[in-house]
Amino acid sequence: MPARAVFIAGAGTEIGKTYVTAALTRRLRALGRPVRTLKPLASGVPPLGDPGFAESDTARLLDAQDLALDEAAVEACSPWRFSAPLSPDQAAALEGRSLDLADLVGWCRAQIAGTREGTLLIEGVGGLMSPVTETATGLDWLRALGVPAVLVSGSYLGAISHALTACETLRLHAVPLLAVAVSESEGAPAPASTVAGAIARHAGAPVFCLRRDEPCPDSLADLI
Ligand SMILES: Nc1ncnc2c1ncn2[C@@H]1O[C@H](COP(=O)(O)OP(=O)(O)OP(=O)(O)O)[C@@H](O)[C@H]1O
Ligand SMILES: C[C@H](N)[C@H](N)CCCCCC(=O)O
Ligand SMILES: [Mg+2]
Repeated sequence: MPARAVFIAGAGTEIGKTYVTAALTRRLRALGRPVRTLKPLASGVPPLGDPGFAESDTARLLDAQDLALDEAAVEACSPWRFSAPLSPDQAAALEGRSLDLADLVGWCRAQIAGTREGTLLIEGVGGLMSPVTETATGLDWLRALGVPAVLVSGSYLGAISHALTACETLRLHAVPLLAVAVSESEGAPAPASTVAGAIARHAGAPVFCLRRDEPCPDSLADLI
């Protein structure tokens, strides 16, 4: 039986997708559950030899899996990497490159089919409808994969509407939403639990809260 794949989508960019994905990976591993975690398409990733590489999503996700930061592991986690911290299509264009949704989807499908057990976590890029290619959004990518999503939200002022707009978009497109994870934003004016409670009243899915530097709750891992 192939692995169960789950797409980690964002209500926006730099709001905690990688934090939550890494925390979930660690929790599943601690529970003895096999997990493989991918960030297939990543922008803002310096070359492997650059000191800044350690801060990249790819490095953080490999670290959560206890994998070495070598060329083979980086390529297996994130085959499409671009240096500029921009939307991936723009970052690709700056390098004279482009990518095709069919290639991205095909690669992800092959990883799902080739992972024989456990869970395959796939982190998206930016927000749910951030562009992934010149013509496709993250939502197109997620729909083409046909896998359920976990939506990550921040707790900054405005996060409630961003999260609920993403939930509604997923519902309109019949993407199963397993859970919403609210990752506490630095300097947020309201407690993350209050933000999570407000999202929970409308989201139509279980909502979990990860305060600053907190690990993944067991109850979230249990849903995956
Ligand atoms: N709950 C948290 N506790 C501590 N730090 C956090 C938490 N959530 C997010 N951060 C930090 O905030 C920053 C942005 O988070 P993260 O990189 O996970 O965002 P992202 O949504 O994955 O961004 P991108 O769109 O670039 O993939 C990172 O430095 C991350 O470690
Ligand atoms: C560089 C950044 N951290 C992400 N990798 C890419 C975010 C793209 C967001 C595009 C958008 O929705 O406007
Ligand atoms: Mg990330």
